[in-house]
Amino acid sequence: MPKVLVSDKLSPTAVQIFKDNGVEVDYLPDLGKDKDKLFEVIGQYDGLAIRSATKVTEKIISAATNLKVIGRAGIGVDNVDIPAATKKGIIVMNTPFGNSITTAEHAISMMMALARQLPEADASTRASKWEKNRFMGVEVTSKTLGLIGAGNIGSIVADRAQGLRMKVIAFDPFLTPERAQTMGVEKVELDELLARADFITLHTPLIDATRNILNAETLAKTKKGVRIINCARGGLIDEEALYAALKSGQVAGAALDVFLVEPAENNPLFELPNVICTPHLGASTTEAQENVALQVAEQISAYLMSGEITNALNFPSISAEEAPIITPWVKLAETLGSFAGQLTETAIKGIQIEFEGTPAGLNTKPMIAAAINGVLKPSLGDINMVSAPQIAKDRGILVETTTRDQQGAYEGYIRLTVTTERQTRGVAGTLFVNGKPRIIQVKDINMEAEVTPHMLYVTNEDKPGHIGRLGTTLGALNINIANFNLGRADVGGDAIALVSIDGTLTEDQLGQIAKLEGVKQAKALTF
Ligand SMILES: NC(=O)C1=CN([C@@H]2O[C@H](COP(=O)(O)OP(=O)(O)OC[C@H]3O[C@@H](n4cnc5c(N)ncnc54)[C@H](O)[C@@H]3O)[C@@H](O)[C@H]2O)C=CC1
Ligand SMILES: O=C(O)C(=O)COP(=O)(O)O
Repeated sequence: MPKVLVSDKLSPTAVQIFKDNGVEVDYLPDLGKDKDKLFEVIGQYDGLAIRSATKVTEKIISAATNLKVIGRAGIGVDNVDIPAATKKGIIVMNTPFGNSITTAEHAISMMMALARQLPEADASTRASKWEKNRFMGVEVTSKTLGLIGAGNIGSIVADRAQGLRMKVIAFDPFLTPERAQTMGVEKVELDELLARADFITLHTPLIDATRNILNAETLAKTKKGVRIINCARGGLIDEEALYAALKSGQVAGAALDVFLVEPAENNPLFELPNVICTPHLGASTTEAQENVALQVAEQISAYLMSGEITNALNFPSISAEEAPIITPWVKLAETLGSFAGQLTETAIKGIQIEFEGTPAGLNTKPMIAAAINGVLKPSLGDINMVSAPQIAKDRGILVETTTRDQQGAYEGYIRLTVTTERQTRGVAGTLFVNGKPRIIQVKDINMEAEVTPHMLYVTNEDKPGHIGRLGTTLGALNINIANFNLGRADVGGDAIALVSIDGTLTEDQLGQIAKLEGVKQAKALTF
């Protein structure tokens, strides 16, 4: 039974869902904050469910010897070292919509609180000061709201802000003009947003391109008296520069839910009266926490129990409907890769994958990943479908793919060609009606071979007597032949025998076969 660790606080729904799905679960909501303890125990688990407090660093991943999936009950995954997880073949998934409404509502709440200085007014009233003249606010109606990042959360914020009769402008390099039009927002460049916005709200992931997007230079370009809301990630704003801009009055106020260092304690920004702070509460509503807990537990369980992949950040999704159709083709792609990989003895330069007919109409990404995995596994061993494409890239292996409609006799097939420094070797295969892989071509030689766990691959000159000699030799070695498949290029040209055998061949036995008259290459293959 797979075992999952929940290392951050999650709704009890998650634990129940894991149990209902037959997954063993340890719910230790404070463990994620203790990196040494996490390092110590992570090796026991197949799955890890987290929020933002658990930092899944390269070091933690190095100790995660059984880990197959990390599920983030939420959106931001900047607390997970995704490249390290990918290299180790660990799927990283999030729940991209579960808390977006809630977070957008928090941003709007923060904007309103900032416009009317609610926290300070509340504190003053409770202190019996009744400072009616001190708290003069600003209206948001007719003001310009600048969105930095117009994805899921940004677009909900835009919608709510339009309800408040604000004019919304957005800077997001990936926002299409059509989408901007549907959202009713004006797409602008960053400098224009800075110059025009009365309020700026941030809704991008924390990545290199967005780190410190509001810094001394960009803050200087803002409209004097701008108010800034950050419910995305602390690292998006240079906190020192913001401190200075708040002090100088360039920025009239800031409402911050997130900080560079969290938990934020003794942050200098806390000293300033025109700053409102919440402790990373963006996603903290009953509704959002139910959503993300349920989704992450279902997604992790589905992956561990059936291989279904949803919302993975480092692997293409395979839906529950797609899984039964695509899985045999994924298996075929891996088998073809493995076939070519086992025959390859020198450095691989390129892998070419052609999909014709049925597989061309499916999601080819998992098949591509499986094919690369198949090719590289015989030489690298510690690799899987998740890590294989990245490892190929790191090694400078060029992966090219083509898809086309059915042209030949087969409803669908995959051809995989591996190019090494010495040669180019192609192998093609299709599926039997029962979904089992079948080899239909090797090195441009047509043949028909079922793929079985142990196979002998022999290339030879097409001359009389070869089949007899090979059969006799295998018999003498006490190797039972389950199936004998033959193919040749031209009469007297190159020929291939693909023999299904019961059991394995020793190096010595293989050597005897390789020495037979006319044999050019003999290789034992396992699948
Ligand atoms: N405070 C909290 O509790 C929560 C914070 N978040 C944060 O909010 C972020 C945004 O979430 P979603 O809207 O769901 O993500 P999303 O992926 O739907 O949207 C992000 C948008 O940022 C844009 N973007 C990427 N690079 C950019 C750049 N260089 N400049 C401007 N825009 C850029 C993207 O094109 C995309 O449209 C998350 O990454 C997470 O860090 C999310 C949930 C809760
Ligand atoms: O979903 C996100 O990106 C969040 O920042 C929410 O964080 P949390 O799950 O509340 O620690």
